[in-house]
Amino acid sequence: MFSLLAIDSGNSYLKWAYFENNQCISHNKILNQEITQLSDSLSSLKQPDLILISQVSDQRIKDQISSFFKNWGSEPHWIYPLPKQCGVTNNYDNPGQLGSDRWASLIAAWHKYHASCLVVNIGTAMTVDALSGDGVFLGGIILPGPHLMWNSVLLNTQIFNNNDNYRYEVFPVETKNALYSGIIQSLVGSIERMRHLFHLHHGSPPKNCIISGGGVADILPHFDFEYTFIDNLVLEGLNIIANDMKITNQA
Ligand SMILES: Nc1ncnc2c1ncn2[C@@H]1O[C@H](COP(=O)(O)OP(=O)(O)OP(=O)(O)O)[C@@H](O)[C@H]1O
Ligand SMILES: CC(C)(CO)[C@@H](O)C(=O)NCCC(=O)O
Repeated sequence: MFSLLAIDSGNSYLKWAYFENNQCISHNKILNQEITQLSDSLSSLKQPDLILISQVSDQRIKDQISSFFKNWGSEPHWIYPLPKQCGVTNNYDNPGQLGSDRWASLIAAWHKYHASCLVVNIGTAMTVDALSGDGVFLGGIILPGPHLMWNSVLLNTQIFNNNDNYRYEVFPVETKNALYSGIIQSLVGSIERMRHLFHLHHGSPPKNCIISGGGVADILPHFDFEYTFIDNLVLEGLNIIANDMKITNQA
């Protein structure tokens, strides 16, 4: 039996999943501001055979995670995007500059379909990444996620948050609805536009579209194309990387 603790340390939350023989048997998430609760969150777990971490959060969070695992008596592996891994080729000018969360997600998407795919993660930031039918990461875009958009408008204008009762409208006639609907349009619109541009440049739309991340709930009802929702694609990707590392180490 092989056990893996996979960790996705994002800009707002740390998400973890414990896999036994590729089955996720336990998972949880912690706000970065509450990172000191990591030890409570992981306390019921047996020491895994491997700990794999994708980290795009700041150095302070990285230091806290490192010192936690030092106390646990284990050495985690931090993953970094490579020029090629698990069948995916990384087209970034500097492959190491790509976020490790995007890399793990692309690997998970390729492993699932072995076909072209738009890989969307909606978290603190939203990313829309294009994967070709032969496993090449063509490139992708980064934009603020819903929470960040909302807060930055409130912070930089005189719009005052005195009403939590807002909803999506096609032609909003109230301030909060206008802001909320604008955020939805911009997020959904950029995914649609990336699909359109993929079609334009590659002769057909991407065969698949995978959506993941903590900010998906508001966005999903507005898609009018087929997609697959995967709860935490980054953690799925880390499990695939772990399997690949096992095979490489056995060879
Ligand atoms: N208090 C909060 N702080 C930040 N985000 C929040 C909060 N409450 C809800 N959210 C939602 O959770 C989402 C964060 O999702 P997720 O956990 O996937 O992000 P993350 O991994 O931290 O971000 P990223 O991957 O972009 O670094 C945000 O888009 C936001 O909509
Ligand atoms: C874009 C985010 C913030 C998404 O979580 C993360 O993947 C990141 O910090 N990436 C590094 C920069 C890049 O991917 O080009």
